[in-house]
Amino acid sequence: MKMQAKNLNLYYGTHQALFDVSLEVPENKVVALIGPSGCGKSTFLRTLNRMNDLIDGVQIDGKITLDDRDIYDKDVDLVNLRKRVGMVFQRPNPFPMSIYDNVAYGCRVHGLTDKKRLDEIVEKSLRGAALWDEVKDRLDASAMGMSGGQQQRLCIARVMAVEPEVVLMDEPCSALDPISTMKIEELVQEIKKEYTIVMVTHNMQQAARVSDYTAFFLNGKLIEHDTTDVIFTKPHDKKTEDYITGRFG
Ligand SMILES: Nc1ncnc2c1ncn2[C@@H]1O[C@H](COP(=O)(O)OP(=O)(O)OP(=O)(O)O)[C@@H](O)[C@H]1O
Repeated sequence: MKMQAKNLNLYYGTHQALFDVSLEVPENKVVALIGPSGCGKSTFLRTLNRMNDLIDGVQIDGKITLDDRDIYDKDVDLVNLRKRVGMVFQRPNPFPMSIYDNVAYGCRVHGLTDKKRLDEIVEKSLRGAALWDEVKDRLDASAMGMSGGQQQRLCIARVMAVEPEVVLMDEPCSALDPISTMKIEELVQEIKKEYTIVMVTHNMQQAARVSDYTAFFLNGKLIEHDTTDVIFTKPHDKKTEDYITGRFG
């Protein structure tokens, strides 16, 4: 397993947000996290690269492994962990700098200065994010002038530039129009050959279209996880079935 959560509990102060969650994330697959608002999807996603560490009062017990190593071990280097497990957020968050500098940012932070090498990485990442043809003639233009869908693909290119192993996506299409959404979904299908992807989505059609496995959360508990086909056609738990068929949530 690329990543694995075992008996994970998470508390925001005294409020318990995750209860005994165990989930496996296989390599080069897309795992979708679904469930009604507030059920803990984003909280769980953030435990996978320790983004919750940034929030005051968060306590976690249980275990999360990346290639069989516990990412909550004391000697884990957080910068390196977040390089290996990158994240794309709900709203595109390009930095107020040029398209080129956005993509090169992570590599520069990690100490790369060679212009030729940076050029290669920027082109490869933009191609990988299906954005190269649209922006190749304006790499020096500000990223803030791009459309929302382009900005989100830029954010994906920025993550890919540092060659992560796992990409976490928190509702990456929620701020996008249907065409941009389709492009991101195609992109996810394409990049899973090289990466392992965990994606939170509110959109069940999207989960059904893009994911190999689906995990259904309710009130901080992982009710059921299985192949996407099983979850959407013959779920084992009545609560999953009710949610999938739109009876609640
Ligand atoms: N920073 C925080 N501090 C305190 N409580 C939080 C924090 N973030 C989330 N929570 C609580 O944890 C629970 C799970 O929230 P989370 O955002 O993970 O749910 P979600 O399933 O991703 O919801 P949504 O689909 O609406 O984004 C909720 O009760 C929420 O209020």
